[in-house]
Amino acid sequence: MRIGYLGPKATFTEAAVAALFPSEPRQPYATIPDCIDAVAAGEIEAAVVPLENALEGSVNLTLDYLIHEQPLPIIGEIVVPIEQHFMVHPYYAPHWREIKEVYSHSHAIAQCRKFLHTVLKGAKQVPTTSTSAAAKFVSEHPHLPVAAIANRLAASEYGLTIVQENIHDYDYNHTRFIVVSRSRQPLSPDSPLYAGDKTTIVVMLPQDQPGALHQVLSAFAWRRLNLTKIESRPAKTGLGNYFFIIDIDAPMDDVLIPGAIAEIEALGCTVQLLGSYPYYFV
Ligand SMILES: O=C(O)C(=O)Cc1ccccc1
Repeated sequence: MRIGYLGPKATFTEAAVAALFPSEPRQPYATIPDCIDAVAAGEIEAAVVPLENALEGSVNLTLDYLIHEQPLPIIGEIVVPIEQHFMVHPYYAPHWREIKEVYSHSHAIAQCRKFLHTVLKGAKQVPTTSTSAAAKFVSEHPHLPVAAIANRLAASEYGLTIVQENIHDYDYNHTRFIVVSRSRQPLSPDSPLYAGDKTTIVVMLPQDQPGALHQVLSAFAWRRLNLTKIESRPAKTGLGNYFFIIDIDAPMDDVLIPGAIAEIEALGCTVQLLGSYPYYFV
């Protein structure tokens, strides 16, 4: 199975692919939508993209693209610990405090706010499509006063020098990556990294119905279905219109989750199943 991922080489996403699919061929794509489109077009069998970071929250681009543009099923999830390092071209290593621009993925920049605010106050922060795209850019501009925030793999892949290690603001820094595919077949739980199963649904509430969200939640509560995430995102149909992404800490079964979904639909909600899939921890 060929696995697409947010590239170029040495992103955190590639580290997630390496952990989950150590012996499958991999194919980098420049952006998250490119990864998802390549799966939809049948160029690759599956893709791994970032979904949520413990410090910064959801990767809205992934959520919105899956919900609005290219509704592919989620067939697995992997949670990876994230360490952010500050790296420069070796030429700049002795005077890295003079750096004027810091490049990285917006989530990585957000994970290192305290470092940037204190140690590199005033440096311009420039978002890139991925952390390794930032590292690659820095390696290609040895005489510019620029730095990247990326992982250790990117430093060695692009020949950069790490001048400050572990610059993320909080120790508990993990990211959830999802595996999307055209086939609904979930990944096998037969892995030492396997940690459980979950089900993700998207719920659109009926307009102006008092207590609708309360009733949705009670459909799970009285069935003792544990929810691990509920998040609203704009429906993009007007201010005040949202849908809710709900993670249920259980695999799809024949009774409980179908019963909850039927109850929610009877309230006038529309429900979309994004997937029921195993999750893994590195
Ligand atoms: O840019 C990367 O390396 C990614 O894989 C996306 C990302 C960015 C920041 C933290 C985790 C994943």
